[in-house]
Amino acid sequence: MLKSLLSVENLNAYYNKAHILQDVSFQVNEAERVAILGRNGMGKSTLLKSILGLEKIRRDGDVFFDGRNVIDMQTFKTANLGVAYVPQGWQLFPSLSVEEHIEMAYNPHTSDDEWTPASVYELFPEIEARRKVSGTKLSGGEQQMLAIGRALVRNPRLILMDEPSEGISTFVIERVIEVCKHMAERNVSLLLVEQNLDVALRATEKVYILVNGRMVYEASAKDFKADKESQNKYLGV
Ligand SMILES: Nc1ncnc2c1ncn2[C@@H]1O[C@H](COP(=O)(O)OP(=O)(O)OP(=O)(O)O)[C@@H](O)[C@H]1O
Repeated sequence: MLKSLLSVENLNAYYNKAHILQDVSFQVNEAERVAILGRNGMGKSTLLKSILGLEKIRRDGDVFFDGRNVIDMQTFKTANLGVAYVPQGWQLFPSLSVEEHIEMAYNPHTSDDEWTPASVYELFPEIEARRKVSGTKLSGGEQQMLAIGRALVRNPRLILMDEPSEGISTFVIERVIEVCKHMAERNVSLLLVEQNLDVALRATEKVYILVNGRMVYEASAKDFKADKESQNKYLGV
């Protein structure tokens, strides 16, 4: 039976008086890959940030992670329960090398299939070759690999990934899609925010659509791929 890992129930989120997310509910199961789609400004990034309690967003509702309600929990505590974040624009540090980013994030695990710095370098040899270089001196594609590698070595159970296809080449996009599938095989769930419909449909199994902060649609990626009418209605493609 599918076991729920993340369960968001009637989540509301506000920037000061602006009410951005409105009674949003959805689920991510263990080892499941889920995409949140929607046009610009619909609240996708705010949704990821609200799960972690970033940027002082005011929230109400319930966010259950592995059965615990994290709605009032501090960000670092939720992260320590096993939630990692790959932000839009990567948010790497100019003063830290590739190696330092990875070592600082590494959270050793006891299981045999843990992610280690070595296994991340095996996955992304491009960044291993640049271990001593500042994170922000890398190309866009390499920065994306580093941001994903930094999330993997946390050994999380869920990765929140914001627009990974933005600003990178089609070659790196293909790599990212493969990594998303590989992660789920290793029991890491994915919640992906993505503007690129093709990437979202290939990287995930289930899609939800946000319109003006409300969840208006839910389907398997396979069904949404065939549902051209909804693609046009909600995404204008
Ligand atoms: N820090 C902030 N302070 C105030 N309003 C914000 C802030 N960040 C985002 N917003 C507003 O919240 C709404 C949702 O933005 P959000 O970035 O979540 O949308 P999105 O669907 O991720 O779009 P995009 O793909 O353009 O990032 C928008 O109206 C945006 O202007």
